[in-house]
Amino acid sequence: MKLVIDHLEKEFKGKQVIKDASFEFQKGRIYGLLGRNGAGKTTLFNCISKDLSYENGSILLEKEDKLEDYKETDIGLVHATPNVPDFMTGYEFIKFFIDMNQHQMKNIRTPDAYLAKVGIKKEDRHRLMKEYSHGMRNKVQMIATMMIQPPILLLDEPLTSFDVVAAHEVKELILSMKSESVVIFSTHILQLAQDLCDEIVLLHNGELKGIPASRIHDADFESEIVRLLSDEDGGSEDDRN
Ligand SMILES: Nc1ncnc2c1ncn2[C@@H]1O[C@H](COP(=O)(O)OP(=O)(O)OP(=O)(O)O)[C@@H](O)[C@H]1O
Repeated sequence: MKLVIDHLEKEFKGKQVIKDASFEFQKGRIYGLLGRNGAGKTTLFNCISKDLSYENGSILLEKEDKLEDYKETDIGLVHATPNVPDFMTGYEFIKFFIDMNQHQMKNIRTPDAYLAKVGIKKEDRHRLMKEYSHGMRNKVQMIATMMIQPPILLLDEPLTSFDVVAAHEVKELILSMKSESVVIFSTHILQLAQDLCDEIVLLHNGELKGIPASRIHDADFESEIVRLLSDEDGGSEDDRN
């Protein structure tokens, strides 16, 4: 299975953010999406998840050599800012998520088992999520998305709010997803991309460009990425204001 992005174009009010992006993301590999602030990484994820429409190009799944459209439920998107209901406890939310999605889940476990997997302690599981820290909310959002094992898993800047132990657990969780899913995560942490990825993809000047896996551990990798992302064609700074 592959996620095939072909000549994608996306603009906001006449400003073209994604210009002519093409790339094939394969199942069984973890991709790290790198780009400057405002390069369009979140926008790309929102186009893939169908939360945003786009002007030109296509995003399709290739299964058994056939390109086809996919359902929104095929995509698991974990946002950088956690979006979980304040009025539920972590336990209630995970239980509700299991009830809603059990038809597409394999090896269903108990809410406690899922919450334990991301290190939500027993004494916190029955507290309202409005009292959770940012990192705890992020963990609940992440496990809720990952336990469904969606064919395409998109993680927008994961791990940034996690403590070292949780970051290690979540890295293991991401690695465990790759045999069944296409996994793409955006990050500004080059070390994380080097640790976890099979391939790095740059989103720069509106286009996607793969960096060969064999280059990831080269001594001059960081300076090469900096050089590639420094080459501007009109500026990629966030200029919403
Ligand atoms: N709803 C919107 N309306 C107008 N412009 C937008 C909107 N969303 C994003 N943009 C613009 O699109 C560009 C890409 O934004 P996006 O959030 O996708 O970048 P990013 O690569 O995720 O950035 P960062 O690394 O800083 O999180 C920016 O110039 C931003 O100002």
